[in-house]
Amino acid sequence: MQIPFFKYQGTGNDFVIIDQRDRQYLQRTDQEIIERLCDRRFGIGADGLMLLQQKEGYDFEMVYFNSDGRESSMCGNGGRCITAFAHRLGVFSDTCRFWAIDGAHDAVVREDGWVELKMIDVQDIEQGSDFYYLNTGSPHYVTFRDDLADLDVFQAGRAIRYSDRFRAEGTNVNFVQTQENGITVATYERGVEDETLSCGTGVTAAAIAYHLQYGKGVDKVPIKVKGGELEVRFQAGTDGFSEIWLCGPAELVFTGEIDRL
Ligand SMILES: N[C@@H](CCC[C@H](N)C(=O)O)C(=O)O
Repeated sequence: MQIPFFKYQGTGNDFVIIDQRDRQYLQRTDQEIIERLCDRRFGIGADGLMLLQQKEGYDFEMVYFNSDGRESSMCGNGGRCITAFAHRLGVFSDTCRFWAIDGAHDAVVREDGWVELKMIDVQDIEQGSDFYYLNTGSPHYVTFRDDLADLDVFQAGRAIRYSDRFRAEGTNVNFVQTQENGITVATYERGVEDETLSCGTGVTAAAIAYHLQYGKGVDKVPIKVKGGELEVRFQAGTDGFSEIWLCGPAELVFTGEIDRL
């Protein structure tokens, strides 16, 4: 059985996407197969894999797996990439509403190719002595540093992700440095268990933490990651953050066929 696949990347966070609207090639429990497809030596190679499925009342459903093969919580860059893919397939013309594990998402494909994705509202934010911990669809530990260029993101991120508090459930870890206009973010991702070049829910969490720490009044944050540039907009209110939009490029890298599962 040959299975068509599409490889997308959003600021260097890369994904295999399979169109399952008419035919179910993969089950949500196919952990070993998905892990192999994401393997950079024995498979196609990706930070994650997504299934595009039909969902009543929505333009489509996004089902997301980390590269460890496990279905996980929301992926912001994945959401932007699957929106670009659905747009290419002609599922919608310029705006869509899709279903993901954290609920409904609106998205817009701009004429310049950037994809804007509406994220869930954020209310509960823990503030520690040197960190913020919040859920933007996925859980994120955010900490500010002034040595990002020299930081070993893998070692420092892994130490927090496997600390007693987070060992069982895991967390994503974001290191943030302020710059003249906005922030630079580096992320260690759970489920990939490595540094990735970008993380959409991570930069969203970092932009909110930046607002809380430094930038009251700021509602649009330009962000640099190792794989490119993004922007996060939001409205900050007394009961939290709403109208949160994650914006950035999402590109088709190549298409192919999987010969055997
Ligand atoms: N790359 C993602 C986040 C994917 C989920 C994360 N690894 C987790 O399991 O929490 C993004 O762009 O948001």
